[in-house]
Amino acid sequence: MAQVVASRSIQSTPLCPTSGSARDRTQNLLKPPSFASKVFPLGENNNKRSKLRLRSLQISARKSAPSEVIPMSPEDDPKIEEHLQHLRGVQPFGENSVGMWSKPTFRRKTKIVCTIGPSTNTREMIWKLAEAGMNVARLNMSHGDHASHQKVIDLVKEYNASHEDNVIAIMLDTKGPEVRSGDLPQPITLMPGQEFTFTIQRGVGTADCVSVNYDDFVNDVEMGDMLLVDGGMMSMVVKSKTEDSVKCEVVDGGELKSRRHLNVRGKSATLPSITEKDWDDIKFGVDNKVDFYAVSFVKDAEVVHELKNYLKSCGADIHVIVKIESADSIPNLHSIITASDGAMVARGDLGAELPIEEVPLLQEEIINLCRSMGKAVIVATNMLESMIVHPTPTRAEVSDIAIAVREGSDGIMLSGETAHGKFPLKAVQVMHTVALRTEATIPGGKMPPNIGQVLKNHMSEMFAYHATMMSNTLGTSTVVFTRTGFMAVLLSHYRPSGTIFAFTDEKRVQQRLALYQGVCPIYMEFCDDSEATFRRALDLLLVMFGGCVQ
Ligand SMILES: Nc1ncnc2c1ncn2[C@@H]1O[C@H](COP(=O)(O)OP(=O)(O)OP(=O)(O)O)[C@@H](O)[C@H]1O
Ligand SMILES: CC(=O)C(=O)O
Repeated sequence: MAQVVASRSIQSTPLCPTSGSARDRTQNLLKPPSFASKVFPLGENNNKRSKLRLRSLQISARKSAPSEVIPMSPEDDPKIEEHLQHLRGVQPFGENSVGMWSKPTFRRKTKIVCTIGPSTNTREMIWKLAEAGMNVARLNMSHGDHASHQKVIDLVKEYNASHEDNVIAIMLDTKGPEVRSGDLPQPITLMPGQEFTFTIQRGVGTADCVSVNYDDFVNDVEMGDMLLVDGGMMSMVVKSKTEDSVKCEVVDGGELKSRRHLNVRGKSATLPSITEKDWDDIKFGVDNKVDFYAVSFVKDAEVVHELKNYLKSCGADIHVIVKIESADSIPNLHSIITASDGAMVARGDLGAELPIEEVPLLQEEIINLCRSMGKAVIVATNMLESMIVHPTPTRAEVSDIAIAVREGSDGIMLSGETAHGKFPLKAVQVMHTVALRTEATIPGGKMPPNIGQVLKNHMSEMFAYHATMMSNTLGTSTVVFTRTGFMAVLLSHYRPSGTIFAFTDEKRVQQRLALYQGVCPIYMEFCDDSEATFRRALDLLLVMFGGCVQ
């Protein structure tokens, strides 16, 4: 038997919980006009625990959108039961089913974010990346121009239009107030002990001096500061400065290429988090209806509020992922994440602004914080760095992916590997395989201790919690109907063992849900009659996945 838990928005309809059978009440309550969200695990018919059929009518305490909660059993409907016979999950998720040697489920839960660049910005490569497992396409606005990003956005939209069962979300990553060296005619080799100068004069690129793109650079740095170049690949100590230049001594040498990151250890640039260029790029994102902004160098919650207010003013439904990469963001982590829809552990700049040994600790802390607050979280940078030039990863890189998956990240990100690497498809395949294998060893039902603290009195929270418990106990997938994505996101944060099949009648919601751990978003028009909607959804699952719904 499968349990069905359903809810729908009500206006001011007085309810009469004592009249009629549970099924009658359910049918009445599930009728149009509104059909907010429903959650039900697909389960075993003969499992005794599944006899726990809830028959009571409850009224949701949700303030903004009051909803009725009507647990019911589709067992009463032979047609639904017939469908469920086909859809039962095959894999039990009891204590014995997980561990070192358990069989991986076929559907990966952790989502893969791919940066699109010169190696992958063609139709053929976008298609191949999507088939290999890309879930989110990231556009890095530090590179390229609007025309080149427009081409990628159009290609992803074309892919989505032709592959309804596998949609790719689009994430626009702002350049932010990053400090970069200027263009060089060719790479320069820097040797330890050598003198090297950065100047705020434009267009300088010689063997011992290069421009920097930030006029206050000279004011922000002080003698003795440690300057990290290209995410720490090279380092220099500041020896002296003039009105327009900073003279350094190379500590760790290397090859300096064009437009490399410059960070001062322990300091953030005194620039606003959203620069003029970023606002221009944000408008470009609004015009193109991207799904997410990844906002670089966020230092406080204020900037998130400012962006959200702007998006509201132009009616844009775009979610904001804050990039945690600035030393100044760490004391404000809680308020920044509270204001946002999710966070990215941007380990590149984070490991340059802060001591590198802090990065794994901060990664775990940020993931836990996001999970406890019901926010999405992505781990980024260097995940398969060696695959930019080699066809196989290092063992340390494989372990790094496994750690991010075990820590419960929603997404893991590829940067140079897919943007300009030699083996972009292999990198995605490795990420897919490692994530899938690791997920098979994660016991179901493990939740962060403080999950639910934010919404603890919220009826939806209880739905998500109990649906997850049932799904884990019965070894089933979960089906949720959602117009806004809210319920699917909530379920995702409980990390049920089985897949969350999220049916939505909003294409934008389907696309956005592509980022969330364990969620398989499916677009479907809802019927006026809710049971017909159930049936349509189950039919669709059968067509899409046959008997392998887990
Ligand atoms: N749209 C693009 N056009 C051209 N080159 C790109 C594009 N996107 C990325 N790249 C290239 O791929 C490299 C790796 O991409 P990535 O997104 O990691 O950028 P990054 O500049 O290294 O770091 P950050 O993510 O901090 O901006 C870039 O340094 C750049 O050389
Ligand atoms: C992704 C990014 O911006 C970083 O790691 O710094």
